[in-house]
Amino acid sequence: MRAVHFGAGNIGRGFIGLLLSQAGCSVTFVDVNASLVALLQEKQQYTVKLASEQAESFTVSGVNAINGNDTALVAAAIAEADLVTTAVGVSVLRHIAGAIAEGITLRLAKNPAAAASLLPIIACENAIGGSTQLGELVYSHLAAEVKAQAEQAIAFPDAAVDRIVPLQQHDDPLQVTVEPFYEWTVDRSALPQGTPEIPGIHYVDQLQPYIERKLFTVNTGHCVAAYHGYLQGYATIQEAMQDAAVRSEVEGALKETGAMLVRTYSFSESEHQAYIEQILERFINPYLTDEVVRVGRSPIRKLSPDDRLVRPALLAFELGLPTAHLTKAMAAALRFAYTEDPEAAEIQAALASSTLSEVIAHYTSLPAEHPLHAQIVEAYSKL
Ligand SMILES: NC(=O)c1ccc[n+]([C@@H]2O[C@H](COP(=O)([O-])OP(=O)(O)OC[C@H]3O[C@@H](n4cnc5c(N)ncnc54)[C@H](O)[C@@H]3O)[C@@H](O)[C@H]2O)c1
Ligand SMILES: O=P(O)(O)OC[C@@H](O)[C@@H](O)[C@H](O)[C@H](O)CO
Repeated sequence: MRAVHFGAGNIGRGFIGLLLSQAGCSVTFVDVNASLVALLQEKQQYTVKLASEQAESFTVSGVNAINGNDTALVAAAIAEADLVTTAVGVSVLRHIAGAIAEGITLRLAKNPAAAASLLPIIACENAIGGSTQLGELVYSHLAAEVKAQAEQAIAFPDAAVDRIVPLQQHDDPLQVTVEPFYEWTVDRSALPQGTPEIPGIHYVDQLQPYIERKLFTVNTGHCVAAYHGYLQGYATIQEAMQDAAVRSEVEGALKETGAMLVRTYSFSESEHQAYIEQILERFINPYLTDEVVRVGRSPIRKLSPDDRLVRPALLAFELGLPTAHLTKAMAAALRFAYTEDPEAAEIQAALASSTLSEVIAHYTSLPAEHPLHAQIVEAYSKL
């Protein structure tokens, strides 16, 4: 199988590329980082190391890379691929949609029969409905007659991906250290019948419980640790989690999202508690060094209404469940003044020129009269 993967970054090399290669796919990365692309083209392989006592390592070989700015080459690769995946960041999807549309157009011109052109395109981003969003962006670039053909042949199954891959600092720039845990869940119901399943991917008929459980537990807990850890002056999640006050904020927020998830999806309470405890163990993995500024990156995205803080808080609020730790974490996100993060800088500039209430309403979409809005204002003043 030929896989084209957009984003040869941490999760791209450390998880998706590794798993696809182990499943027997030949992987072609597409990236806009010219030196990374050149190195992958030269070496055609890289090493993935596990952050564990045994420190197992894997060589991912037979890989290739294309510069994402070379749209014609990218389109040609998509025309011949059996699978397309992405891990570029959800806000970057709109920048790759045009090249994907060009690839689909070329593919369908070569093989107009849907059966010969079947292609799953899976966005492996931390977002609800990432592939669906990508599909809408791609369709906006397709000509009307190609859209009709594409509807029969091209699938955009949503997915949840879970593996902590921190920022990397190795002599070998292609090497990636990853945590041992991984989970890649894909919505089977969006795939045409008979689509071959890839070993290592967990296919489910309904993705919503899986993506919400992952995003509102792993990623909610993670950003709570990052924002409170940052305020306490810690550099890494591992250090922040040693602080009893930070850990208690994380546990409190996960209790709030957990109560909402258990009620919404009828999860077993004890199984969900075990899931939370496994995640807390992953956060404190002593073999990982995961910077709070990576985990807290893009606070505008993280404060947006469908993301890991506001959405679970709103769902919990609607069920009459507590939300104090979640709204406190939103307040901490507003105080994430890391100047190298453009979104953090934008929020700080907004706070300097507008009222707190205007800023909260703008970034969270929670209007001033919403009770959660008042909770954020109160928490902000106490931080
Ligand atoms: N790192 C993790 O622990 C982790 C885990 C699960 C999911 N994710 C998600 O995976 C995605 C990527 O995260 P990451 O940590 O690997 O980030 P990263 O910055 O390490 O990798 C992103 C890569 O995308 C490339 N890129 C940017 N614009 C591009 C474009 N237009 N075309 C092609 N490539 C482009 C960048 O050059 C970079 O190499 C994000 O959505 C993130 O939320 C990350
Ligand atoms: O990638 P983000 O910015 O959405 O979130 C930061 C981390 O929480 C995230 O990358 C986790 O490490 C990952 O989602 C674990 O599966």
